[in-house]
Amino acid sequence: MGITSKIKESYKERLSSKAAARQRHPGTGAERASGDLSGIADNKRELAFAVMLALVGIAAIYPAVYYRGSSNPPELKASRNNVLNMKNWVNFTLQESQRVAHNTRIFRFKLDPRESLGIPPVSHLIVRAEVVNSRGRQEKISRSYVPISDLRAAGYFDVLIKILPEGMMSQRIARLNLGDSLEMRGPVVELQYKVNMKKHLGLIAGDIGITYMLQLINAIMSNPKDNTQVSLLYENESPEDILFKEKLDKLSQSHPNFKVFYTVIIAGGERQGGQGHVSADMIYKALPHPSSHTLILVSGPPKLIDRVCGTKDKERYSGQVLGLLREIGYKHEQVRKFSLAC
Ligand SMILES: Cc1cc2nc3c(=O)[nH]c(=O)nc-3n(C[C@H](O)[C@H](O)[C@H](O)COP(=O)(O)OP(=O)(O)OC[C@H]3O[C@@H](n4cnc5c(N)ncnc54)[C@H](O)[C@@H]3O)c2cc1C
Repeated sequence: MGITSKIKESYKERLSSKAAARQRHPGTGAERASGDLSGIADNKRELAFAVMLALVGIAAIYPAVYYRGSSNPPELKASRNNVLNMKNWVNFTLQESQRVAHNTRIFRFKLDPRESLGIPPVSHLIVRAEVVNSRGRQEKISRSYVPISDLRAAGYFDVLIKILPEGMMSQRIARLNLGDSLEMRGPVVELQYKVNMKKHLGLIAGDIGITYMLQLINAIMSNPKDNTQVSLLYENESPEDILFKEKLDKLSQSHPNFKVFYTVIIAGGERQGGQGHVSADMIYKALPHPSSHTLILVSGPPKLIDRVCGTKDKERYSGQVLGLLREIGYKHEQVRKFSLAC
């Protein structure tokens, strides 16, 4: 029996044993319903408390200052103080840059100390700069990048950029000095994430595709009201290429609702996690199975997207589900693709 048939068989068994369990315990649905009602009561108390806090804050502290999203961070709308907008290019000054891998750096851009980027997860920015093209001519080009810092953080935001040897924009950014500025606009919202919109999210990332996933993981893990289970399967070329490993490991230790699994194509000395490209078996073991309560997000270079779920079709949003996810039985509405194509 092939891996796909085994997966399907085992999945069917799980479904039928769950159905049998529901018949044995008919009270389960009612129990769930009463749990939901107590949640509403909690929400009301929290709402009253939040209104009281807001009034005290407005009257006593700075009328013009608010900490956007402090009560419900991931439901932020686009920035209310127009730090960014889609119509106009805004200049942001480079404040700091830090090497995170041999070809990857985090660039920190300055905001007003009381401002935060305030864009909603899951979104990216567009950066524009003048470069000298291959014909030696000055040209304005634009590229997309995903902010990875806490979207509510005041005074700055970070983007992670892989510096390509021949990359026009990444080389241009790598040559920026502290105090130089770059034009940006956005946000481009790729997924309208809503707190607790699904019980379990399965994230598959490859290489710098981790940027989108980190943005979402940060938003979920920093919001005590968000109970979403998150499982991440992260593929890299070698152990040295795994970005944010320490941060991801710490998050998984401190948050029971977050699990991370790594796989590397070229295994190093100390082997941890899986070896090889993301496979159907890894997905089946690490991520939530197809259901209306789950959503799988796939983020990475086009080759990974292709293998895992089929090319992203720009015209039809995420497009058809193909590849490994189709083999396992995920349907169109259970999968979203984030291609970091150039
Ligand atoms: C929605 C979206 C979000 C993105 N987010 C990020 C992000 O957060 N961080 C980030 O670093 N990039 C991100 N990218 C990629 C980024 O927009 C640029 O495409 C990338 O920085 C290369 O641009 P460049 O001008 O430096 O290279 P270009 O001059 O456009 O390309 C130079 C050469 O390098 C090749 N190349 C391009 N990308 C890669 C790669 N990843 N690996 C190997 N070869 C490559 C190209 O095929 C080309 O031959 C994102 C892309 C999209 C579409």
